Amino acid sequence: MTRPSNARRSRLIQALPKAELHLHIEGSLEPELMVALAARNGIDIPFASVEEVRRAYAFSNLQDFLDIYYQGMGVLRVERDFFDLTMAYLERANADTVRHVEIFFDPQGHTGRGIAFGTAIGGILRGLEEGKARFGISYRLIMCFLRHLDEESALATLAEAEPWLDRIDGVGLDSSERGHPPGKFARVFARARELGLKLVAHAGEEGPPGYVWEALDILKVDRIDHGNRALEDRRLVERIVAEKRTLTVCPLSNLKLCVIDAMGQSPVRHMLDLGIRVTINSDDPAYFGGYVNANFIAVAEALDLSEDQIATLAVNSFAGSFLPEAEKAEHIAAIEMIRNASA
Ligand code: HPA
Ligand SMILES: [Zn+2]
Repeated sequence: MTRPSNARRSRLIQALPKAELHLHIEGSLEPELMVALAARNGIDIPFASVEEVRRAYAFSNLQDFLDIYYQGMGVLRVERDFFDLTMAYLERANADTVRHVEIFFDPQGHTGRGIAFGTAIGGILRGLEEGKARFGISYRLIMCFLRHLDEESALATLAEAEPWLDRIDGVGLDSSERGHPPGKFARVFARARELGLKLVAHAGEEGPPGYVWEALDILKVDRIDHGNRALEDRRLVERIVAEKRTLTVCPLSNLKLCVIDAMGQSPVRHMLDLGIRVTINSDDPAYFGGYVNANFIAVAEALDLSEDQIATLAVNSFAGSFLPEAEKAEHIAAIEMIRNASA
């Protein structure tokens, strides 16, 4: 089969409606906004210019990035900051024809430095509502627990979230993976499950396949974030396929955090070939160099993906979302029209 030109791929990627399922809102803080918020809030940051901030974004692993990520979110102080951050992301998502977002936020990254839970979530939710009104982008909000902290802190965060639970759709697990297996959070995930929340966890980004097993067996997650290293375990792959588990892969993130050495090593095509429901996401786009379409383009070009495979990735993003079945079906029908027109 002849493969499409890169220009054709870009046009298709731009046209396809997509959902983004793996996006840390604090990781969408662009250097320009960071510098502006630092000035607005009278905060000293260790960078003299936007260019200097960008130059600091050279990472050799996840922890390197996380150190800068937690430092960066220090400019977020008042509700308006969280609102502006969320709106800036939704404008970029809208420009990329993203129609639905399921975003993460890290409450402990804020409460741990004296910012009230309500300040962070209040601003983010106001942004999400405004984005829905202005762009028609639907949303879900997922509260992540920081896995380098203990389970007591996660349980306290879940308790703090109780007044907001009608506006929180799920919980997730992020931050430093190595040495912090999912099993460490068994009780807080069990409690979240009792509360009717959806469950996701980062697993198999740097951590071993055993962490993906734990996320499925102990935490009982609906979805795996990243999941790259699941491919090292044939039985795990069989299970992920049989249970139609969604993996939220983040190609530019993988490259910047040295999970892969070159985009040609991205597992996306292999996952598609195995029948895994893989999706494409931007993770922390301000730090990793691109939003959803940039991630689609990078993998599609490096892996020489067909138009059919690109359309399947868009279908997977809605199929793996927490939208009701009828809404998934509407989005997927729109994608199938585009797929058939380009066939
Ligand atoms: O890619 C990530 N992995 C783990 N924790 C994170 N927190 C923000 N981004 C990430
Ligand atoms: Zn992530």
